[in-house]
Amino acid sequence: MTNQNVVVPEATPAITVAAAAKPPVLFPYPPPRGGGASAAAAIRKKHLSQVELGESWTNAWLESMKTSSPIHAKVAASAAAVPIIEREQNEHSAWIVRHPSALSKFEQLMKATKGKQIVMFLDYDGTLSPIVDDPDSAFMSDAMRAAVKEVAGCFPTAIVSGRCRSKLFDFVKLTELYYAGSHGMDIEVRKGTKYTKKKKTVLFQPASEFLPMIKKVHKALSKKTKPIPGAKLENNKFCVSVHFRCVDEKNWRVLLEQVWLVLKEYPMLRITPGRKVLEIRPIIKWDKGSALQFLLDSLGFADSKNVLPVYIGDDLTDEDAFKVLRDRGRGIGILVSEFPKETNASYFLRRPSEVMEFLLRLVEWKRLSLEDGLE
Ligand SMILES: O=P(O)(O)OC[C@H]1O[C@H](O[C@H]2O[C@H](CO)[C@@H](O)[C@H](O)[C@H]2O)[C@H](O)[C@@H](O)[C@@H]1O
Repeated sequence: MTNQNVVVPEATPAITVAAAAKPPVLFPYPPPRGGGASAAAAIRKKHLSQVELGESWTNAWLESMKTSSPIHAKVAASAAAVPIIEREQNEHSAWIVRHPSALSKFEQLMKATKGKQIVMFLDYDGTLSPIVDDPDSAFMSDAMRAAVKEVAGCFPTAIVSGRCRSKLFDFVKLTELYYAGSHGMDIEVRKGTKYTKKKKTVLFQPASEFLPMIKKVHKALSKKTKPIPGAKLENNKFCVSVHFRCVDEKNWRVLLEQVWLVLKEYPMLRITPGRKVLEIRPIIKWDKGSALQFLLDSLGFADSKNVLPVYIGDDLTDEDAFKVLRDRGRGIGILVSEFPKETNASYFLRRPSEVMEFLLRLVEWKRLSLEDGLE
């Protein structure tokens, strides 16, 4: 692997998602009860400080939701002295130098893979299927499914998603893949696949003890968010997704307040932001990056210098996996994005159709190298 494939962004680009990291990712614990105060005073005090806490929490998240929306980023940029078009063009060009297109650099990338075992990691939403308003209708095309199937025939391939594993499988429907659902907290390495000699299917669920808590939170949030038009909850088994894509911006605060009212009782849960979604998940130190490591180990590549993981994803939660690749100094992180974003990935693809093109080129490259006896 050349150094170029593990480029670290040097400066923060224009349309950045950094602001999304600002809100308290770890949910603050409820304040301690007052010592000698009367019960009523203690309750009042607790209530007041929770209201204060709740307000700053809500404000921080509201700000994050706004700044991570491209429309808001453009409005902010237009207030600056340099005309927006010129600014965007300059920033875009600088960003592309740091994160070239994986399609335009395909040949160069493949040279770097020589003699290495590629292992493919694919995110689902926004990577294999286009982003749509209704999460239940985010189907992948038959053409994309066929491309993923071909890739899986050439390389060990895993899907890593925020969705729960069963739903993920319902969408993808390919038995030859490995699946990591709930942001990597629900991993299945099936027995009998082409690449594992495992006699038993391995199931790894590091957050299993949180299952009852997540169920309760989902139930409570369903009730509280029901009156908010457009709000949609998804039970992703070890996490809950609170979708606000279809919520009018004037109701974002109300939505956040309802989330706060439920979550203040659950200090063992945290929130991470996604694309017009708040992902509520256990506080444990486990993410898509950990899932990538776990899958590599399970597939027998724990310390292999000859393995080259390729991870393609579009979301902030995919950054954890990009970071693992960057820290390992080996592997190719590819961000799917129409806009420049702060990222740990080294390359980019604009949209799922480009992801499909990239996958098909990989398959073709593999076929040619087998024909040429290079493998
Ligand atoms: O890790 P991923 O596979 O990218 O899953 C992350 C979340 O993706 C889904 O939500 C996103 O896609 C929806 C359908 O296009 C869209 O409506 C929503 O606004 C996006 O945030 C999924 O519904 C969530 O459960 C996943 O956690």
